[in-house]
Amino acid sequence: MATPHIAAEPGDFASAVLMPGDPKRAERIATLLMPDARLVTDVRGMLGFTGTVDGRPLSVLGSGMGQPSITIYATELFSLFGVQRIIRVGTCGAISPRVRIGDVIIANGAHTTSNINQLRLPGLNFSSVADFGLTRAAVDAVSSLSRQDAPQVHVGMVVSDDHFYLANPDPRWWAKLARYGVLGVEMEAAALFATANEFGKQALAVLTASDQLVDPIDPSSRMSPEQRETRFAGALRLAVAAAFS
Ligand SMILES: O=P(O)(O)O[C@H]1O[C@H](CO)[C@@H](O)[C@H]1O
Ligand SMILES: O=c1cc[nH]c(=O)[nH]1
Repeated sequence: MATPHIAAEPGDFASAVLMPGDPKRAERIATLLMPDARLVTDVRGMLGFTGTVDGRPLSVLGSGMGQPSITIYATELFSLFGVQRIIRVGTCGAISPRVRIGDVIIANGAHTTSNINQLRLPGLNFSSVADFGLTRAAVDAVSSLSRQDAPQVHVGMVVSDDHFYLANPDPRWWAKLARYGVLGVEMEAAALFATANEFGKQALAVLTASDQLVDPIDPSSRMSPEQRETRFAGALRLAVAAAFS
């Protein structure tokens, strides 16, 4: 039963799905984690794989960039493919001075500059919150990361913006949010959490900081496109722990 965006059949997806924005990262994650990974969809180049990790079924599917895109995929996975939990494995810009490049943020909630959730519930400033059980499982897994390559992990709020390039007339718009304890900026979590709420399912986002808005002194300190695709080992371990919790 293919949809306009996913060419798969019921049963092709596991109940837990990891979702990076980048379909190439989906392929990389599938290859890394699942020796038996098989391609289950590739509509629009949005690659999706299903396989097993130590005998436990898992899927990985790219979400594309932005809240409308992840909403489409999450809606179809939750409503038509029997998916119960989605863990976004993405990158973000650090807006808190506490968060450095390469650190991991377990996002337990997401503000948004978008009105995507107001379109669901007009008149309400919806609070987009991650699933508590998944959050707890990811936090519990932090101690299992090997000391040597363990990233610094932060737990807290992020903001899901509709722009990647600065469009706000105030170039430091995010600084006000940093003062309210917001850790990073990305482009999907708030819509993902709301979509999970809509279907009574579970969602979480585990994000690796790929750049620093606070102190962007040295652009070369940003992750390269290659690093954004590959430097997610710590975040991935936490996401897998949440997926199988
Ligand atoms: O690395 P991913 O998961 O795509 O996440 C971040 O990167 C993209 C922007 O470059 C947006 O999707 C943003 O949320
Ligand atoms: O959405 C994003 C992702 C990474 N870095 C940013 O500044 N924004």
